[in-house]
Amino acid sequence: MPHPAIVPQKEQQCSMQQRRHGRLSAGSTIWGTGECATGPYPGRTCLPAEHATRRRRPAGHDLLLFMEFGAPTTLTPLPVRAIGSKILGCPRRHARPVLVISKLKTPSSARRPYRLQVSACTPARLRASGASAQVELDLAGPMQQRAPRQLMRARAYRVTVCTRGTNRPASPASLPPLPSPLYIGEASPQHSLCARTGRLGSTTQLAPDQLELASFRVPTHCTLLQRSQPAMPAFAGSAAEPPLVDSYHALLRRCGDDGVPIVQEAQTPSLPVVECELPMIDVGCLTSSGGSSEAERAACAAAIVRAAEEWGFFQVRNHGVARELLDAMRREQARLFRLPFEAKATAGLLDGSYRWGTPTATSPRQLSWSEAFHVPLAGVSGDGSCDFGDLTALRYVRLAFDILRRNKYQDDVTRPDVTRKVAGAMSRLAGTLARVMAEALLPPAGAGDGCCFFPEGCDETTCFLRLNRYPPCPVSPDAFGLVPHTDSDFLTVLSQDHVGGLQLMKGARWVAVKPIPDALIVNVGDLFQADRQAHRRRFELSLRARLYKSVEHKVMTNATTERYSVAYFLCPSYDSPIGTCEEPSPYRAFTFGEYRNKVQEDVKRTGKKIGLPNFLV
Ligand SMILES: O=C(O)CCC(=O)C(=O)O
Ligand SMILES: [Fe+2]
Repeated sequence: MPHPAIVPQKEQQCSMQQRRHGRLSAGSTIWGTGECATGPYPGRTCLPAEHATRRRRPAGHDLLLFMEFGAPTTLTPLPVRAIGSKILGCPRRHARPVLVISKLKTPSSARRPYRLQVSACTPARLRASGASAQVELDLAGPMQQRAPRQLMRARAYRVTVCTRGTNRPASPASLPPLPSPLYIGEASPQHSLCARTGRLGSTTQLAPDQLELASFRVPTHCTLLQRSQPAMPAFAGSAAEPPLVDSYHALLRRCGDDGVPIVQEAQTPSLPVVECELPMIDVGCLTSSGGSSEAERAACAAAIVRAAEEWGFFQVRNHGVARELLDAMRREQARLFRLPFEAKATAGLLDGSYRWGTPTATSPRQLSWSEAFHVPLAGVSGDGSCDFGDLTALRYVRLAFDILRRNKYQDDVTRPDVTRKVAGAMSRLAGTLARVMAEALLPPAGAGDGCCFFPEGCDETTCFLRLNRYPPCPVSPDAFGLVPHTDSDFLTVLSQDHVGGLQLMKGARWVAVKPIPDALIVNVGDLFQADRQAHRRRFELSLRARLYKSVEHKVMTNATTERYSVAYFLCPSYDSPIGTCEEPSPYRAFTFGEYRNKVQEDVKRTGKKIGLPNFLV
């Protein structure tokens, strides 16, 4: 008797949409879904679920085939064409029937799904008609190869096939809790991958040219079964949502703590989070031309410096970024994020800057329940003067329009001018504030002449705008919208909506930032502990670790309401040397480029940013 949790279907042709499938035997054709994940980061692990399943093979089940292919970590575009269409025969030396991965059809259009064709050469084939059973797993996911960066997109497909064997599942709980409908059945422990590529139940990473060689044993009666579908929150049905639910559950399984909610951070096991009002500074005298006295400006600068020292965070009003502009940005963001997930992830919008979740996460506590466009300033400036030149405003409009038209959302034309104006206004504000803060770091003699590196040292190649969206999160009240972090820049200017969720470390506890309409939030980044060494002629940044604080902050999710924010990050150019005023310097010499690389490397390797301590001598 098959287990009640899984429902064997009659042998029949099935559509992918219906997600039905049948008994695998000679001549049957089954359409199903494999799983395709596209990841915006090179090197991301596309399918956390497969690792989880690999580690937690339930008792009584062996995964017979569990493979990914594609090249998630390399620059190679998915070379499906290299696979060719040769259909391998059944290796006759196997007494048992063999499934042979035979063919990956290349879709004629980039937007059509891929189809992996698996031929099962059964004894029936050998004995009688020679007809082969065939499983076609439709691996959804377009391939687009527009810009070099997009070629780095990870792409992985998963095919999970288990077969009937002697060990029947004992209870529903013994089935692997897979995040989406997959084709699983009962497996026998003696089955093994017989290709040179892997052991039973292991994940096999196949180079595309190895694909034809992958074959594995299945017993005579191989029944593909559909697992009952887990209840998904209603919003997850929307094609716009990134698969955060899947990612979260996969990470939970990976940690071996199914169903256990994320525990509170160690630092604050019992302290309730209180809401705070950040220092509010009227910066009108700095942002508007004329009309303010020297004394007013000095008082304003002193307030900024004090807040940067005490809190590392403050709010500003009369900041020069028009309310209407921020409202328009909010609307544009909503439109942008409403695009189908596939489009966001693959169409190269905003230079392919889309991010979702946390590719490097190995536990739910490292997962950011959010999606974002991480837009280099050059990408929205439209002047084409830098490396990001293929993201001109024009291209942005064209791509957005193409997608919208294809998806029949003609009304929603995302306008780049709003993004550009917001970036420009925030950039001016950040430059003004940074100049004030930098001047305060200089010895009095240097004041006035020393800080001209703002904004010249912070150019379009490194500054960026991040458009954040935090989807509602039904899985846990403790899930992070954005994991605790410090910003790796000089200064961040943030516009958040009314929902709230931003928290920062004050003393030894988290405090929640109350959203104030019309105010922008400013926070000090890792480098603004920085100024210019006045006695040097050449441009140089320097660290004053004790003066301004780069404070840890995070975003908590909301169970029912989505949240939007826009953050502008003021960064120096990559070749800017970072030095220190202190002699001897506690840090070895390094550039901002090195700093960024190290941060990315650490996060990838350990899931955590180390930051400045990396550079201590
Ligand atoms: O969305 C927010 O409130 C914070 C965003 C943030 O901290 C970031 O993007 O680094
Ligand atoms: Fe941040």
